[in-house]
Amino acid sequence: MGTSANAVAGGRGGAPVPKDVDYANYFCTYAFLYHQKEMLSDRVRMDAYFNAIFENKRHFAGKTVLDVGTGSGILAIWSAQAGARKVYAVEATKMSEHARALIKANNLQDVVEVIEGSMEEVTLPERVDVIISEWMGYFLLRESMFDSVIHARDCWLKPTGVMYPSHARMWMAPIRTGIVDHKLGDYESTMDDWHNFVDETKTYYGVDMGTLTKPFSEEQRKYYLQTSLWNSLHPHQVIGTAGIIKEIDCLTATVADIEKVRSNFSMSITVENTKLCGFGGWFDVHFRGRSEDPAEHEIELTTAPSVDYGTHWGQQVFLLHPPMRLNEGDDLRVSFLMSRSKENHRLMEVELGCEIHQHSGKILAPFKNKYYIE
Ligand SMILES: C[S@@+](CC[C@H](N)C(=O)[O-])C[C@H]1O[C@@H](n2cnc3c(N)ncnc32)[C@H](O)[C@@H]1O
Repeated sequence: MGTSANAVAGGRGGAPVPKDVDYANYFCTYAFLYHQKEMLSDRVRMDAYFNAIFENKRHFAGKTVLDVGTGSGILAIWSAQAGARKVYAVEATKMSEHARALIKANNLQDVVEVIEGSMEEVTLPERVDVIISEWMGYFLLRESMFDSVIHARDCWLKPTGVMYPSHARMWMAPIRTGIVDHKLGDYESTMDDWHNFVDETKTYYGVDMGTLTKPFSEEQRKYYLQTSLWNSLHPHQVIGTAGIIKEIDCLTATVADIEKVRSNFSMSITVENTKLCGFGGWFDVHFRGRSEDPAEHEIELTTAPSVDYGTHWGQQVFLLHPPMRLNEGDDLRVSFLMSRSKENHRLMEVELGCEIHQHSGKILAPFKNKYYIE
């Protein structure tokens, strides 16, 4: 547990990495326009935020808004165009300079104030009516940016204020995918290559490397078999009902609620004679306002498998080695734990246990796998 004065705030689960390391590993990519453009080109994401703001102008007109992690400034610009009286646009990286230029070019410099700095260190002159932020990482919580939004909310949101988005959910479903065989093949050929290397090193250089076979195999297993994969799943690859892992109310959630996500849920196979190759994870967020001050038009942003409406988040795939033959009506009872990596609080580790209750009544031997979201 890092307590160094130079450590980043939040991330109490995994060790907070020093600020300069966090900048090098995490923030620096956001300082590039090409990265911001990738997010700005995600139509599903853009439409959801655009509609959430402009179909709920009442929440913005004449109000004060804080945009946590403004990036290019897009959400701050829309908030101002929707009639906000004042928008504080906080950005940790030098992207703040591009945001400032963009805001001026759109003639909104009298409403939007860009503040370069980390949200945890910034002081605002007043509390705000709305906090808006696009903080979601892969499988919702990778990047741990929601910690910064929680911090902003606790320091700067008025007691009557609203969060945009207001709610978030994590989902998981059983899937089939050909990648499972490729990854096992890649791992096996890497190990074949290693064994040749050990033989040759002994023959030509007189050193036996065999003692490193186990750690090499563990390293490669982690890389090929245990690291979750970004994938754009087709809905046909989902072979059962999806289970909700976690629901988050952005107005009340605490860092303690999200630094460890523990959940038990069930999923049912809905396809006859199929192959369970792993699990797909995704999230959605909702813009509902708050119960005393609800949105006029509730908007949903979903990253579920879709033919036409894929997002840059895609889905996270957790492969199962070896895959299992299952049938319609089989029940998967999952115990799920996601925690932050000990080395870097922005990365995640997942323990996924599963007991399968077959339609016939037979219960298969349970399995428990460890995965890394890197
Ligand atoms: C996912 S991007 C979203 C950018 C922009 N709001 C958008 O929707 O296109 C997140 C941005 O938040 C910034 N950010 C993350 N954590 C922050 C923090 N604690 N303080 C200030 N900015 C932060 C990042 O540098 C990045 O530009």
